[in-house]
Amino acid sequence: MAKIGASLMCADLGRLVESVQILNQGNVDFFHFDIMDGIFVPNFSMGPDMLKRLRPQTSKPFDVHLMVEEPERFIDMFADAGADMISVHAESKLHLQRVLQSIRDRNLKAGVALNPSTPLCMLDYVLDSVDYVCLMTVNPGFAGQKFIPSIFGKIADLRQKIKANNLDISIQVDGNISLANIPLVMEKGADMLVCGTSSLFLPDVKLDQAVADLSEYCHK
Ligand SMILES: O=C(CO)[C@@H](O)[C@H](O)COP(=O)(O)O
Repeated sequence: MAKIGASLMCADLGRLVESVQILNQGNVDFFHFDIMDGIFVPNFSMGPDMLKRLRPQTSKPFDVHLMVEEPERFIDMFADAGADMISVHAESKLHLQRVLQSIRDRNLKAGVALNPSTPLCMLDYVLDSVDYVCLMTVNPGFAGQKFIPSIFGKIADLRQKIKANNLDISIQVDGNISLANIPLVMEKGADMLVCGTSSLFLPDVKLDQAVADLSEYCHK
């Protein structure tokens, strides 16, 4: 069983409210917002006003993925905008434990995101401050990329590490989470799936049908 997250940067941005309404009625478990600053990743996407605008449409959790160079500057901004959970990149400029604690101090779930090449040992001394780890399965910043196969093993290694330390930490995977990849990422231990152009926002499948199809794969 894994939770389905809708990656809203991949939605039809011209019909965002309608898309969120459809997803809210479907079996989506959380909404994922990619926040970029053009520096940590060479792209731009969404901002706090989008969360504020969409917050009245759903009570499902808003998951904010900060792909920014200096995440400490933005925790309060996104907490105030309606986030329920925030992940920060271990590779960004930050004092990791302090930022995680500041997210929890706002009564939000705290996540660490790791780029594909970043080793799991980056988590070693902060695991007790973490609610979820977002393992990037592509290099962050752009939709429509290919899954990096070595991350299957990384998911399994992280699941093992969490078990060995008797912790309650979710493993989120993000990037090319297609119907073909979902069974294996779940088998390896992922329990939160960020679904974008590969499985949810498809050109030839209606959104409500895509959610129903995903639910068949993930909610069992
Ligand atoms: O963060 C990203 C990409 O950096 C994701 O949140 C997108 O969701 C990608 O979805 P796909 O197009 O790979 O399915």
